[in-house]
Amino acid sequence: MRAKRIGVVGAGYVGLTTAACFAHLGHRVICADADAAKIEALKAGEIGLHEPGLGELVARNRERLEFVTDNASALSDVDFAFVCVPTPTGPDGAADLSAVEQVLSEVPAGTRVVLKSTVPVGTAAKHPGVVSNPEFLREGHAVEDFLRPQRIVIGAQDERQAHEVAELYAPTKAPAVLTDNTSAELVKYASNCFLALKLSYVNTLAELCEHLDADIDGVTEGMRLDDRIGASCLQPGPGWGGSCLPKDTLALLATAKAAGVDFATLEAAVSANRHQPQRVVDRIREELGTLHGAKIGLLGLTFKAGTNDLRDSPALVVARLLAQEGAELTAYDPCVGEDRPNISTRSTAEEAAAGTDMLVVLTEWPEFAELDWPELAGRMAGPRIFDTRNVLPEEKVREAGFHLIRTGR
Ligand SMILES: NC(=O)c1ccc[n+]([C@@H]2O[C@H](COP(=O)([O-])OP(=O)(O)OC[C@H]3O[C@@H](n4cnc5c(N)ncnc54)[C@H](O)[C@@H]3O)[C@@H](O)[C@H]2O)c1
Ligand SMILES: O=c1ccn([C@@H]2O[C@H](COP(=O)(O)OP(=O)(O)O[C@H]3O[C@H](CO)[C@@H](O)[C@H](O)[C@H]3O)[C@@H](O)[C@H]2O)c(=O)[nH]1
Repeated sequence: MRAKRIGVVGAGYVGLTTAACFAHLGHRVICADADAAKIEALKAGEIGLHEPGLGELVARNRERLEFVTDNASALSDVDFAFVCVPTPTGPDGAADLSAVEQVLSEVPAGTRVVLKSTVPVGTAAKHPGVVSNPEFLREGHAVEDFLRPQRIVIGAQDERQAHEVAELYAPTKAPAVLTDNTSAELVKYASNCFLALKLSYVNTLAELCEHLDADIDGVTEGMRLDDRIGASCLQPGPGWGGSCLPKDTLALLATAKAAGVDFATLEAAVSANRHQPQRVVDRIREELGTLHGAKIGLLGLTFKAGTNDLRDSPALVVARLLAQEGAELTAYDPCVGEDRPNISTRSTAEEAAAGTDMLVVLTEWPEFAELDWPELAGRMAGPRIFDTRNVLPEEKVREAGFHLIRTGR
């Protein structure tokens, strides 16, 4: 395919990945962001996100990649203009579309707009000619997911336009689902909400296991071998978080409510999730007797491993609840250097463990499985550890003298 001129508005997780990957595929890309400091940093080669391979991709394709602060440059004189600005939760739970509407209002006549931001069902229908192309990348795997996606979804009123956008993704060899705008928008919410349902289901099963003397890891091992259930999103934890699942579940609930549809399963998934951080805190209190004055070391603060993103992190909710009951908190996270409210951040797990009554693993960073357990135990006031993600090597941890608590057991 002939190289295209592609504009990208928004240089965050989705926008920067889109820009760098299209440049990598041979296109000329102009990427705009309203945040002047971010654009300055990008021009200087600093990407600011912890995304494997993204910095290298930006550096390697720099001659085809331009960073600007004015949206007009990315919206005019381009073959396609991708909109990748945020759609956070608004006051009523529905997505706040102000950034998307702002960018759409700046588009000159004749520009082909491709909407990649996650937008409420029915948004594109209000903007004739816009192509919907929701993004499914996971943080921590952004480049890999963009270049080797499991599917491409494109919604358009005009079939020819849908095919032209699909052609941009031909090198990825992913199956393309071409449909109408409204259905494409719903695929995005339907997928994220399904993952949320699965995760809430497994977290509630873990709670049930604790009451029945069953083992959640054995239960999920038995479930995941069934192809119809699938192996992913069956790992219990302190709740699902991040910049997408929490806001997208609320947005689809708002959409269902406006349509007069009772989406009880999704409501239950959201409410089960709200309860998870408190469940972690209750278990810690049970072990320690009281949280008042308890010294607790947190291992992991980000919403999941592989990212420096703290948006809607369940670990931070657990920390806030512990602090409210008078616990003193230290923490170590490989990607978080600065202190957080009520949390004194240390630069190693050993330093975070020093003098504590208990360690709590809140993020599944692989390096936590490799820690020096005897060394950690030696530094603590009481060698107890709560693994909320069930990722630690049980035997090694127990051999080092730890009292190990796992989720769902
Ligand atoms: N983060 C993910 O993993 C992910 C995955 C799939 C879809 N999405 C969706 O993609 C969209 C973007 O998410 P993100 O995580 O990349 O957001 P982000 O916050 O990382 O980045 C958004 C960028 O847009 C810029 N911006 C905001 N308003 C602007 C405007 N009017 N003009 C120009 N730039 C503007 C911001 O400065 C920011 O740099 C959201 O709708 C989100 O739901 C996110
Ligand atoms: O077995 C699991 C899998 C995930 N999680 C948690 O679930 C949340 C979401 O994880 P993940 O889906 O990997 O995170 P995101 O990077 O936010 O990606 C989701 O949200 C993106 C934004 O819409 C979509 O593009 C992706 O397809 C979708 O997976 C995190 O808190 C994880 O810790 C678990 O507790 N157990």
